[in-house]
Amino acid sequence: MSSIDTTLSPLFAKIDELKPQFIQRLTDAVAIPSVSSDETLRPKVFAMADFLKEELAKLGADDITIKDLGIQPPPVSDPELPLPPIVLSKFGSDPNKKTVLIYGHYDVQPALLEDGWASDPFTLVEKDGKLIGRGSTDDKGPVMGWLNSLQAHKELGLELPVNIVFCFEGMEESGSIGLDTLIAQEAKKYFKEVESVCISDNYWLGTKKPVLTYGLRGCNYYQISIKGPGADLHSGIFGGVIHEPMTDLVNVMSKLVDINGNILIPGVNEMVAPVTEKEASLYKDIEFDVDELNLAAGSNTAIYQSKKDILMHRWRFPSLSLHGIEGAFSGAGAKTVIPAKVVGKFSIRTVPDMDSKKLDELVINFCNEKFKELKSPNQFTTELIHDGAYWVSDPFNNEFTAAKLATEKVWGVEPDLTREGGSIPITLTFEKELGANVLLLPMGKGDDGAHSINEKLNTPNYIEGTKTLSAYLHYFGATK
Ligand SMILES: NCC(=O)N[C@@H](Cc1c[nH]cn1)C(=O)O
Ligand SMILES: [Zn+2]
Ligand SMILES: [Zn+2]
Repeated sequence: MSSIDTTLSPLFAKIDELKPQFIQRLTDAVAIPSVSSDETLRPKVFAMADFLKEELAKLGADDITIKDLGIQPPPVSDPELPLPPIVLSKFGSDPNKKTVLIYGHYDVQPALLEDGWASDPFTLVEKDGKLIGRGSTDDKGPVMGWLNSLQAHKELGLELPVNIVFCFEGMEESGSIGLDTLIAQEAKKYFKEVESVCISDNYWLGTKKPVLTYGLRGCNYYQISIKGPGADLHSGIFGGVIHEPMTDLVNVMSKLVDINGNILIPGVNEMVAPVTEKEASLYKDIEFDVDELNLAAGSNTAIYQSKKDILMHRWRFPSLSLHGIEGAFSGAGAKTVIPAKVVGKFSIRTVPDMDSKKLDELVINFCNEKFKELKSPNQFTTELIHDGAYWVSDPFNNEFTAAKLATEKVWGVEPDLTREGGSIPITLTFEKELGANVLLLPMGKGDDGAHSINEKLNTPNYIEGTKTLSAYLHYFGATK
């Protein structure tokens, strides 16, 4: 038995023993509806930061620093809306050990019972081996996983194999506003010793095999606002005699993307890096098929049927999704209203070599042009709400080697190397500002339903995931 194996055996046994406490920790975290995109819930995002602060203190942190980010910039309804703080913390400062920065986010996507959840989204329910609740997999489960690991070390009296610097943010689901600046400011201060970054905030590709992730798409999120009459109107009185904002909006939004997912804005696809032969050959060895996609989607509505096409369109081509319309009638029944002001939301997932600023220009000019063609007298604006860069790295370094060993140790299988269709806006900033390698080490499965109804994290993924994160620290700490 190697010395790491000798250490990991009791550590894993401790993690198994503490399982009820770990589930309670996640239950407490999920109970705080820290939805960053809902201005009315901003106090709950702050409450979640307090919760983390208390947990870190109980675990014996050497330092906890709460960084205030000031007021959220427009577009926002409340001009005084405070940004949630960045929670920084340190465990250990041994100059003979590596220092790993662990990033996670404590905000979540919105969730309402009436969206179709089988149970209250903010009450964690354990059913059929699944921990169901908003944030269970994205990203409260993995964040609690790191805290669980610290607790297991502490209770065993086991020394941490690396120094840890935590960086937890509360705006990831809303563009990570303020975090880029903070990282740049702290690169030579709080983050001075950091030589490696680990993020657990994505998912296995499918449901059977763990993965290590070396790429993410970026995300530019836009809104189109159209304002017409002074108030919502009766469609029997005004229908057919005024220009309706909603009709204009639906018209413009329908020009952005076709039903096969092709982006129709000229110049966007032209920015995408060509597929090389080497890259085209990578897809064949990855375990995934269309059935897994259908299962995760809960429908047979895939545009592509081959593994390679699906993965390429998820990982290395851009996509444009239409998300919603603020101000539109969306209740049950048949209200005969003409909404006075509507705001359409859509985003573009970006990939190498797209230029974010050029993309904004192309999108805004295209929307203006399409609206002009309507010859409507309504007021029209298109603006960027937030953006986050794509990221692709080389998965052959000490971090990925250690993560492979950790995964094999816990799951008994070699992980696939994958990219991810989603975004973690801050990843590239960590890499650039800290000059550090970044590893994405996911905990949950591809069918967890992040951002969807009935989001879940399988209980074994939570517990074995806590072991994987712990083992990673030990294997990485032992690299020369
Ligand atoms: N788990 C990562 C994640 O869900 N990231 C979000 C980030 C985002 C970007 N704009 C809004 N949210 C994602 O949607 O990929
Ligand atoms: Zn998310
Ligand atoms: Zn996330």
